[in-house]
Amino acid sequence: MTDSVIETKNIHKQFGTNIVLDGLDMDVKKGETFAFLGRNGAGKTTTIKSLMGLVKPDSGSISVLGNDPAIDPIQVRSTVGYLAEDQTMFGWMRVEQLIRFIAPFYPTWDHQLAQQYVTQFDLPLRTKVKHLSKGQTVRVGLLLALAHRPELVVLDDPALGLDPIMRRDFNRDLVTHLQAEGRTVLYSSHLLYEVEPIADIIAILHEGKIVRQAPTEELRAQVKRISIDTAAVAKIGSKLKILDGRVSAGEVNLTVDDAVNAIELLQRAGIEHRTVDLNLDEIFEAFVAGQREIRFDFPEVEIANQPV
Ligand SMILES: Nc1ncnc2c1ncn2[C@@H]1O[C@H](COP(=O)(O)OP(=O)(O)OP(=O)(O)O)[C@@H](O)[C@H]1O
Repeated sequence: MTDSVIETKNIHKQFGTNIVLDGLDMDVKKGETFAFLGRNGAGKTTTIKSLMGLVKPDSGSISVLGNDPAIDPIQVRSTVGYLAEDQTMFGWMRVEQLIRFIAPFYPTWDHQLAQQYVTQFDLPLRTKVKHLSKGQTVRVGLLLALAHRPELVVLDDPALGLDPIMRRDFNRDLVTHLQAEGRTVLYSSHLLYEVEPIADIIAILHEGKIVRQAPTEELRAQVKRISIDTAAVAKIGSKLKILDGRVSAGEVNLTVDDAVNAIELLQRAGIEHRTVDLNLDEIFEAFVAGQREIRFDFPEVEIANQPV
């Protein structure tokens, strides 16, 4: 028995000449809050729509709660709580009508729970959906995604368009309602600091693949910036997993993906170094925009060494 709730293997998807997914492997385990991160246009929504059976990959296999969304999309959609990035709801309905309309689609709909969310999310039942604020719209979407008590919740950039206070409240709600109940959550975002407090696992999507997946704490422990003398790089550089390297004023700032090993190597070799902890935004940037080639002829070295 596998404890994977979502499993994809070698997914490829191309729109015309645009290769969006290029061998995507994803494994989300039961009970995890899995943050799926990538830059704008990285392919997060394409992946999520493939999981929901709304986009057909060119190749590869997908299993969501044991079902193949390409074969049985209805089963997947009725068992997953899905909050789409672009929620197109029935604007002319009042919130209460919308809830009554959606409920029968789900055999496991819990009316009492829906009512509880109405109160907790402070939803105006008599207001027409098209007149709701962005924050209220997201909360209605969340109610619809959760009131059938899905085992898996898939949220595609749910905090998009919310102000910082709304986003904080939204994440708090998420923690209260989902993590407390042990649900599995796939949460896509391009804003790392948003998901940092709630994610168990962080996966970074870049150039069609997950380039790094790890528990949040492991990423913090392993991805660090180390400053060493330029001369020392020749001695040790080839032994490190360098994500980004920049020369500045006679020293090199290396962002490495194996800090524990790197620090040990540097200590053993007696090389002086300084280590800086990175926040998750900086870690993300190193993976998706890191400069892997270190250019020692960088003109700033010369400039920095000039007397002022
Ligand atoms: N139906 C489609 N037809 C053609 N191109 C598409 C289609 N859907 C997505 N794309 C393209 O695929 C790429 C990935 O888009 P996608 O929406 O999956 O990215 P994303 O990571 O969710 O981005 P964002 O964070 O901006 O929402 C983009 O270049 C987009 O233009």
